[in-house]
Amino acid sequence: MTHAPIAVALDAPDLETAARWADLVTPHVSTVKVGLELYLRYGPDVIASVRGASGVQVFLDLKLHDIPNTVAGAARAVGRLRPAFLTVHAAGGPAMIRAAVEAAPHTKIAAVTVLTSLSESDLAAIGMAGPAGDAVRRLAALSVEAGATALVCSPHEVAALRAEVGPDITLITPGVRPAGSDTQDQARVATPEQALADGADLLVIGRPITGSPDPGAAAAAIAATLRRTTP
Ligand SMILES: O=c1ccn([C@@H]2O[C@H](COP(=O)(O)O)[C@@H](O)[C@H]2O)c(=O)[nH]1
Repeated sequence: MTHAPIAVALDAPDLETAARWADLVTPHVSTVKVGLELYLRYGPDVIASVRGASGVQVFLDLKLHDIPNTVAGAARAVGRLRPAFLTVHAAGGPAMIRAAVEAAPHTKIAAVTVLTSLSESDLAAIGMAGPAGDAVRRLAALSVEAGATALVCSPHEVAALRAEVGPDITLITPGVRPAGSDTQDQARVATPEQALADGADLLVIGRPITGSPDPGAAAAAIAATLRRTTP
């Protein structure tokens, strides 16, 4: 494992900070993730800035959720930037997911099943009562059927999902916290080692790395833990 299967969430208030974090972590991780905060402030230029000279894989986490025609237009617009992954909300439904898949043929469309910040009581409050795993499986099945080749779920659901979707779908897990670290606003969490052992392909980790005084060292330490625990 040269570069660990980690997408570092560059949730920074400004481009200089994001580019600095990207430079520090790219020797250790496979991917950097651009989310709403950076993209809404800087637009497409942010992708080149964080890709930098290393050419690291970029994950564009915009969580598109609208009618199919609108999502197709948005996916086409950002597909030109050639991100490795682009997120859409699975709850947008099969026609919306298929529209994104068709509009961005060079990008893996990753369907977000149930946000990792939601607990079972949150799910009940939004009319999705029941175990999170049930909703995740339902949304995953319709997403794959609609052509999504990647799924976002929490580490709690990843083993069951892997058993259902097989080896060809990329499973991405946010909600990853090194042992003993603060869970912050994440509700369904596990350690990097556990998420990987349970079948995740890519671990999304933000604040445990970027909140460290030395993000490069924090990324290297998690990467080393994964190397030690991966057969
Ligand atoms: O269900 C989801 C989908 C996306 N995210 C994003 O991942 C990172 C997590 O950051 P941390 O600092 O490690 O909590 C963040 O960018 C979210 O927007 C998610 O957490 N859960």
